[in-house]
Amino acid sequence: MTDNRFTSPDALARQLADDLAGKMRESIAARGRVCIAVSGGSTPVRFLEELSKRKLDWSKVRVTLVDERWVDESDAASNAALVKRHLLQNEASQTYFFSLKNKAPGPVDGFMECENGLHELMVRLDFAVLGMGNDGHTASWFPDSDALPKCLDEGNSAWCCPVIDEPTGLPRMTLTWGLLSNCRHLYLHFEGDEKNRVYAKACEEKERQNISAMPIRSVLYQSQVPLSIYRSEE
Ligand SMILES: O=C1O[C@H](COP(=O)(O)O)[C@@H](O)[C@H](O)[C@H]1O
Repeated sequence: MTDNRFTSPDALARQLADDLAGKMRESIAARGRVCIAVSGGSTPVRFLEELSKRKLDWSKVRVTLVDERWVDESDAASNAALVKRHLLQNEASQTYFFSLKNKAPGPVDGFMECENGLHELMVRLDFAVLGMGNDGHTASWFPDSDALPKCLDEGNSAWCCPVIDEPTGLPRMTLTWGLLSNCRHLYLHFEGDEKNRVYAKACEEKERQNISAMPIRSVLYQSQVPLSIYRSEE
């Protein structure tokens, strides 16, 4: 695990965009394509805008989300709308985007279509940039939620999982550890005092085994995928 600390969110966004773009170019050179998943919420905006300006063969890139709220793109809570607004512009304006949300009335009904689409269109996930909530969730893996065991189960072959008991009451679709554990590299991006305190709590030695209290620990204390943390004080 590498821990990259920054004093400003802007410097972090530029460096994370440079580093991920470098890995994406390598993947394209080696395999002719690259598939990435990015997070929603408020933190990734600057990073997504920086990444959209990096020069690489964006026609060989496929993008999806780590998780999505089951809302239309006209809703302010839509992560797809966020990606379209902040990443699919500049150099990346023509890049293929796979939405985790489909036309089904909810994520349970929409699961099979999402699962099949991920297999068919994302093929293999190379890189994912995760975020972290103040409650220690990452993706839509919420503390002590009904869906959590399925999301984290190594034996669960599904790449996505519906989540209907999350704290804000918005049903969601999330990628699973079953998929993320096969990435080539994971990135964890967070900013600010509060998130740094959450991270310090997640790292407390005596609590490390308590994954369901802080699901971010499942990513921090695994050895399957290299993890790079990008965090800033501000
Ligand atoms: O609900 C979510 O929260 C986390 C963190 O979001 P932030 O707004 O605090 O940056 C995010 O990683 C996840 O993708 C999102 O759906």
